[in-house]
Amino acid sequence: MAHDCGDVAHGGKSPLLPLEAALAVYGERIRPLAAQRGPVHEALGRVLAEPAASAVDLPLFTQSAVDGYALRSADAAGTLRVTGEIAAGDAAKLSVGPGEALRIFTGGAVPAGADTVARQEIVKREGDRITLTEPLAANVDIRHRGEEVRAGDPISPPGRRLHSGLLAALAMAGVQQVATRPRPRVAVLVTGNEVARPGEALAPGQIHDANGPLCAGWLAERGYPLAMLRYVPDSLDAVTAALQDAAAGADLVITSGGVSVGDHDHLPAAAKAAGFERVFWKVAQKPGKPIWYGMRGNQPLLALPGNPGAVLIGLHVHVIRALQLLEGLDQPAPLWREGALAADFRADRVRDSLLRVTVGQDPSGRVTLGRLAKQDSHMLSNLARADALAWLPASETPLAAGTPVRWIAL
Ligand SMILES: Nc1nc2c(c(=O)[nH]1)N[C@H]1C(S)=C(S)[C@@H](COP(=O)(O)OP(=O)(O)OC[C@H]3O[C@@H](n4cnc5c(N)ncnc54)[C@H](O)[C@@H]3O)O[C@H]1N2
Ligand code: MOO
Repeated sequence: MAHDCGDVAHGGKSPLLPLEAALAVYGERIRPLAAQRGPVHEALGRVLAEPAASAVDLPLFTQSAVDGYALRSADAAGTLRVTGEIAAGDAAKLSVGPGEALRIFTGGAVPAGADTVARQEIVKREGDRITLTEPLAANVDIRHRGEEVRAGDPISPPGRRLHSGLLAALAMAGVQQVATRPRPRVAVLVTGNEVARPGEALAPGQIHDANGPLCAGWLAERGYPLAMLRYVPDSLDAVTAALQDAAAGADLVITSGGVSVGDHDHLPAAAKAAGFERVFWKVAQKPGKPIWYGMRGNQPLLALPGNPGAVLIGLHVHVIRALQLLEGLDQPAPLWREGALAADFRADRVRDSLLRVTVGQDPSGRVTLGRLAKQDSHMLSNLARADALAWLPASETPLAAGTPVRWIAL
């Protein structure tokens, strides 16, 4: 079902789609990309498509946790003869008999016959004889085979991103091949006759491009491959052709500009001509209200309003969710936290506000969110000081300082 939204605040026919509902819609529409199987060491940053289980017991064999001597606890009170040495990496060939000990190093396999390890700090050695300076029980400083994990035990459910730590946990567990979802390839179209490319001299009426660097940089920061970055003039044919090219080589398409109601706003018609089915248009959020979302098969198109502040919100709140759904992440962003407004705020009556804020703490340790000046959707100059985006609900009455609201780090 398409969510056909007008704008009650501007005399439209139906209410804007609430932001909460818009975020829920992505999950109903977007399916994960097909999984690919490959070596675990090449899967950093990708999302697991299947559960991963340990191939081995961990520890792999019973081993010493310290540098010291392996012996029989029953002999610990007497003098012992050192009959050999076991280092980490040595195959287990030696054994310990009555009255004997083996020099052993951290990670060395505990030999047959021994049931405990004396760390060298409690051992006095003279030639090949040792005595212990304190009593020693069985099973001291030993890591037992399988005490952490048994072969077949789960290491990770599907839907987790393989960060370096999880990758290492899988490698340790002898997992060599994993099924993961590829990182979605993203095409970015920056529309508008007025937009000069980075480095280009401005003709009269032109402006410097913010949205190209914003989208390309944001994707690069998160490791998503940029399949295309193209500047497109304001014509229905040009935007349609660019959308077709973009869709041919990417898993997700982002556009900026031309999505409002002016005579030069071609995005909705071009998207339709390029085969995208509209899911919603216009969300009760500020900035970024005219955001248009559609699908072509399983390819999302997020057409963001041209104002750079609207693109910023579009990326952090909407695009991130679409990307993570394509990756099959178990908890797609944004993952909101809670903080308290540092000062009163005059909310919009109809649209929720997504504000750039500083993050602080009050004396009780509660997170506080301080509103920055210059929040309009055509402004970005406060970003050097912004820590986070706060989601403030629409309200007829001002929101008082201390009101709990949601936020995400920028
Ligand atoms: N009659 C109405 N007009 C507008 C409405 C409305 O409801 N009724 N909504 C306003 C809102 S809210 C927004 S947001 C904008 C969105 O408009 P578009 O998506 O069509 O975007 P453009 O008109 O193409 O651009 C808006 C603004 O941003 C500048 N821009 C565009 N691209 C870039 C870029 N790459 N780098 C920097 N700046 C860019 C552009 O020059 C415009 O100033 O519509 C309102 N209008
Ligand atoms: O929706 Mo728009 O408030 O100018 O970004």
